[in-house]
Amino acid sequence: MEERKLLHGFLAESQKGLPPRRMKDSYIEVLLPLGSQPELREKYLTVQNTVRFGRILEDLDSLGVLICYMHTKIHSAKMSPLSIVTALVDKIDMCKKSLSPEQDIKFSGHVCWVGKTSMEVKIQMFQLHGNEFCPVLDATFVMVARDSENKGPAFVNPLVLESPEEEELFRQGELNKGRRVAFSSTSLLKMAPNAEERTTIHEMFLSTLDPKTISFQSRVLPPNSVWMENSKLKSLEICHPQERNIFNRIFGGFLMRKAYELGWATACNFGGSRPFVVAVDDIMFQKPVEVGSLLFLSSQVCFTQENYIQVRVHSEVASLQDKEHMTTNVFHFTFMSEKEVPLVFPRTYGESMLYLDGQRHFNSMSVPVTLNKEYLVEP
Ligand SMILES: CCCCCCCCCC(=O)SCCNC(=O)CCNC(=O)[C@H](O)C(C)(C)COP(=O)(O)OP(=O)(O)OC[C@H]1O[C@@H](n2cnc3c(N)ncnc32)[C@H](O)[C@@H]1OP(=O)(O)O
Repeated sequence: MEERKLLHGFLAESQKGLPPRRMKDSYIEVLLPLGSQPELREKYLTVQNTVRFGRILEDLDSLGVLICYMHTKIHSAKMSPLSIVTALVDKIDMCKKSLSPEQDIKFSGHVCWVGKTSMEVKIQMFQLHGNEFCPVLDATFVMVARDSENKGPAFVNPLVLESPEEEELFRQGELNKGRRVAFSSTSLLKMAPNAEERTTIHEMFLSTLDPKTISFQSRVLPPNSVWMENSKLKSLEICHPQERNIFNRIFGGFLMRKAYELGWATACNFGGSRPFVVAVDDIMFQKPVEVGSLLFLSSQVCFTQENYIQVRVHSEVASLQDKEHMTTNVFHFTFMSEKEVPLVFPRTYGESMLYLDGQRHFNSMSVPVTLNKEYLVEP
């Protein structure tokens, strides 16, 4: 950190003072040689002989940061004066049920939109199938540039667009920003549910009333259903220095892996069969996690439909000295189970809001996977 203080002089005072960059300046391809270097496999292997998605989340996060460093590279400086942090995993869509731990994986990505201090990065992942790399995953991240000590915002290089395709990608970035603002302004933490959602919740409530008693209090679970509170799983992590990033905070990829694995276990426990991740969306990194913190993860199923399970993982930190908990992230994962899963019923008003929020996240998934021809069945 002492060394990084010296880099302040390289920070630009305005965005105009920075040279524009092309999308191809940040374009990168990286190979994860699982097929050709078997000694790598152990770290990525699940017991079902597939690839651990939590490890892929870590790689995507690191790669997103690396791409942003390429976009903002100062050729005359040995080290970047910027601290680049993950602000948001906008979405990750899977187009394959599971990945083979015995075939090479290729990642490619670049910056596709910039604001003043933020950058949207798109990453694609491919896996070798015969002689061809086939698409398996699409991810969109938002990274934010901070000063050398990660204390305040820092400008990033503007982007020049060189083709109609690049203009379309940039336009999509603008639309994504607008969509995020709209999604957040209608958040159930700020506004009441809409008329259709209110009807959904009231009908669910009515279907849990005991017909034998004329009372709003006696609640009975309908057949093939589970109370939301009974779907919960919790875990605790001690954030050891091993998990720190280059800015001496806990690595975002580690937080995602831990949250994902708890979410997966929640979906597995709930659905009674092995779930596959279909989509990840809207993971907002609200606060950095300090080394040495206690990380409390709390996961629950908040919405289901046919084979789909929508899981929400809430993460909070507390220091060892200070018992006050602070929310750092909320993670949303959509899983698909091998068989149809029970319905999940909210019992309280708060749980009803979780249900509606889960439904909103589920509905924002690009295409239900069963309708997506690209979603190949496991080879
Ligand atoms: C070399 C390769 C290997 C490197 C591997 C190391 C990887 C290291 C990466 C990490 O692990 S980072 C750790 C996980 N992330 C964090 O801990 C970040 C925690 N969150 C924060 O510190 C703040 O919430 C954050 C800096 C992201 C935003 O702070 P503010 O809300 O005060 O920011 P501000 O309001 O000044 O907005 C700054 C920009 O961020 C944008 N922004 C903020 N929150 C956002 C959000 N949620 N979604 C999209 N954009 C967002 C905002 O629009 C704006 O963009 P523009 O300047 O371009 O207009």
